[in-house]
This record gives sequence, structure tokens and C-alpha cells, in this order.
Amino acid sequence: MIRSSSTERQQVIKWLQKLHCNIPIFVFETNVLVFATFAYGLVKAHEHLGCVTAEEVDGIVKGVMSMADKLDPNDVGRKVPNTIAEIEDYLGNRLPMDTDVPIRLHRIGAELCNLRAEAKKQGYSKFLRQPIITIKWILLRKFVRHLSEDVLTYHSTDKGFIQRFLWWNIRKIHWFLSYFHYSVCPSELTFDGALEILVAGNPRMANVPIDLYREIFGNEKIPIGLPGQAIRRFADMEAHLPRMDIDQRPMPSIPGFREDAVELVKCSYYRGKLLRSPGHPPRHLGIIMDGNRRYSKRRGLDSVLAGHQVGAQKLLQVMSWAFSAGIQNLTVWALSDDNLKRGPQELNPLFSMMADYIREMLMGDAPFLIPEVRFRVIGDRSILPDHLNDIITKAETATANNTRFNFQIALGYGGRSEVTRAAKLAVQAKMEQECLSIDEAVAKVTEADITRQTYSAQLGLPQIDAILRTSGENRLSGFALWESHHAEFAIVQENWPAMKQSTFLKSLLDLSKRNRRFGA
Ligand SMILES: CC(C)=CCC/C(C)=C/CC/C(C)=C/COP(=O)(O)OP(=O)(O)O
Repeated sequence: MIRSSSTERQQVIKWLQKLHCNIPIFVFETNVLVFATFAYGLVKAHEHLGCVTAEEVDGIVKGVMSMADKLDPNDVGRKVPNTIAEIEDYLGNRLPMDTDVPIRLHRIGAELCNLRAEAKKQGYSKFLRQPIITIKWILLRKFVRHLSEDVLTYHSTDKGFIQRFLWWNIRKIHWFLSYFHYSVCPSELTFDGALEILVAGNPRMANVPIDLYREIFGNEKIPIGLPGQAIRRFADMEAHLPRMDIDQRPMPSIPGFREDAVELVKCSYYRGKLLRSPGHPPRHLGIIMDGNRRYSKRRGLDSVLAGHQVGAQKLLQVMSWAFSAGIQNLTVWALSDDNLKRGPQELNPLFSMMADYIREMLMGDAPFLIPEVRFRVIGDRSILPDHLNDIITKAETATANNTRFNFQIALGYGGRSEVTRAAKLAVQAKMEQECLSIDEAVAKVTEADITRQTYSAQLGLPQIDAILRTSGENRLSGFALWESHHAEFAIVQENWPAMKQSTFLKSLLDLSKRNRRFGA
């Protein structure tokens, strides 16, 4: 199972903390965003071009951290350029070339300047549509090599010189970032989205952005409106660029890169929209995870179980996508009572796999991937094998005091059996609480009494108000039969294991826009 180790998380957190607090040039949130994009670029360049080595990427990171250690803390607050006009002014007038700067860096700087001049000459619109991006990648490669070489090999004890030298490199980074940003940043990149880009550069760090964000700044330190400010700054920068649809934005034509980058950009875009949407995320989202077997067949996987395994990994991702999108209650349907018709040859391995995943979620390096998850199972537990029931009980007990995210898995669940059960319990409760005969209790039972006996209500959760189903199927199959009365419905065409984060966020955005009248 892919997940971040706490050491990796801590490293990234420390690194970002230092960037944010100690480096004057990164005092503005936007520059952290831009740096995140830059870091992503480095990693991608390394992955796809194979020209930037892992050591070089490490060199940059180490270099930046060592610069953070050495810089003068009194220098905090320096204004950095944030618009094209400011950058031009900065490059032209306020960035003096130190005399002891290595010649080759000077040359790269000149090349970058030429690029800028070229862009200006041609007009940014034309410039960005041309394959000039390739040249940028070559420059990026050169830049990274030289910078990392310089930072790593420089051992002088002359503090004054080191400081000047490091400062110059920092300016260089910012200089380059501006170009990089103007080429590939989406117009609605949010802080959260940028962090995601950063962590997604390391596949083991994927899908922890909000959590990471909170760890970096602490809950009380999250500046209210920070994303808004960031968006405004981006909008300001973007105002100097031609408007382009996401799909038209210039991307290097490297197989795999474009799709990957477009997905990140789309996620960032939808997250930005969600942040500013006047609606709210579902209070309680229900998901029908459909299409595991079709996925397995379509991808030519070895077995049906392989499809379920990818589905289980998707579930871990979706939990964290939902959490970071502000959803606090998530119920997923993993096995219906109808599914019990499937033979033991499919069910037994599926049960074992579920037990493994729940154990892994419980015992793993980062339990449940997101903090303070309360885990519960609804449905008919009597149909589950003992080993699965044991681990479920352990997970339920271990997470019983958690409150930030309620996560329910429906197993052996059917809508009709839930309603039947709720009706029986409602009559029973009426008899006991009001000392009634069965006939009197049946006569007095109300809808509210039955609602109180649904699983959601019994667990102290709001009723499911939105249901998402994957694999293009257009029916409920009895999921949340009682609660679906007013629930909004979203259908995703992708099979569950193939669902993209952008599709998920887009569905949430769509759900948040629904005009709900509740029959009025
Ligand atoms: C830890 C834990 C509980 C993991 C859950 C794993 C998971 C995603 C289970 C879903 C199983 C299931 C019956 C999916 C429906 O697809 P299908 O098999 O009916 O596929 P089809 O619609 O293509 O036939």
C-alpha cells in the first residue's frame, strides 16, 4: 500500500515551515505557492526527462534549507515582485549582479532574460503557444544543475561571501520561478492545491494536503482568507497573460506528463471553485463504489480480487479527498446483502482483503491517513467471517473517541433490510418508552420514529444528503433507501477504481450548486 511515512511528512513540513518563516523571499504566501509549483517541476523534470538527477533535486532542497539557516532574520519582509511589471523592474533595475557570481550562472540569467525579451517582442500570447516551453525545460535543467552544483560544492568559511552568494541564488530561484509560474500555473491555483502539487510530486506523499497545511500553520494560525488573497495575487499575475482554457495551457509534450499535470491543474481549479462556492459540501456523503469487476476485466487484471484491491486503495484516497474537501461524514457501500449470492470463491478473498486493509488502516504508519477518523461498520455483521468482525471491532474501539471525520463502511447492507429493521426498532422503542401494547405502538409510530432508527441516526450522524455512484449506473439499488428521500444524486462514469480526484471534486461542486427545495 502506498502511503507517506511520518518521517517524509515531517521532512516536508519542516522544509515548508522554514521556507515560509525564515526566508524573506518567501514571506508572501504566493511565493510558497510558486515554490511548490517549482518543486513539482523539478520532480517532474527528473521523472520524465531523466536529465535532472535525484541528487540534483535534493541539492536544491538542501541548498534552500541551508540558505534558510544562514539568512539574516532581520531581513524578513522584503517586497518581492509579483506582477510582470514588477518583475521587469526587479530584473532591470533592482537585481544587481554580484561581482563574484560564477560566470555560467550569469550566462543562464542572460538566457532567461532573452526569453523574457523574446516573449515581450512576440507578445505573450503567441510566445506561450509555441514549443518554446522545450527551451525552458532545457534551461531548467541547466539551472538546476548549476545551482545544485554550486550549493553543494561550495565550502568557503567566509560568511559574508556565503551570504551574498546564497542570496544571489535565492534571487535566481525567484527569477526562474516567475517564468515557470507564468508558463504553467493555473489561474485558480489555491494554497491547498499548490501544496498538493508539491506533495504529489512524491507519489508516497499524495493526498495529504489539508492535513499537511494544518500541521504547517497550526489550526489557529491559518490566516483567514489566505486562499482568497492567494487567488487575488494569482489573478493579478494572470491578468498579464492571455486567457486560455486549462486544456490549451502550454505543457511540454512528454507522454504522461500532460495528463498528469492537467489532472493536478483541474483538481486545483475545482478546489478553488469549491472554496468560493456559496453552497456547502454534503453534510453526509454516501458512495456506491461500483465497477470493480468491470475495471479488472477492462484492464486485463489477473483476477476479480485485483480489481477489488485497486478499489480498496481508491477508498483510502477518496477518504482523504473527501476530508480535504470539507466533508465530515462519509459512508461507503462495500458489500450489499445481494452480493452474498456471489460464491465463496469471490467473497472469501474479498473478506480477507477487507480485513487486511482495515488492519493496515488501523496499524499503519499514518493510521487512516487522516487524523481522528472514527471508523464504524453498518449492515448485517452476522454474515461476516469472525476474523473480519474481530478487526472491525478493534478498529471501532480504537477510534471511538475520534470526532473529526466519521467514516462508515456498509457491509452486508441492504436498503430494504435497513428500513425493515428501523421499523421494527421504532415499534419496539415506542412500546418500551410509552408502555404501549404492540397495536397501540404500531398505530402511534411516526416517520420521525423510523428515521431515529436508521443507521445514520443511531450513530449520531446527519442523514445522508448526497449519493455518488460510480461506473455510470443510474440507480440506487436500495442504498440509503430511507435517507435518499431528499438526497442529491451524482453519477460518475468512471469505474470506482479508476475515479479521478478531479471527477470527484467536480461532482462535489455540482452537488453544492443544486437548488434544494425539499418538496416546497
Ligand atoms: C477496506 C474495505 C472495506 C475495502 C473495500 C473494497 C471495495 C472497494 C469493495 C467494493 C466491493 C464491491 C462489491 C464493489 C462493487 O463492484 P462490483 O464487484 O460489483 O463490480 P461490477 O459492478 O463491475 O460487477
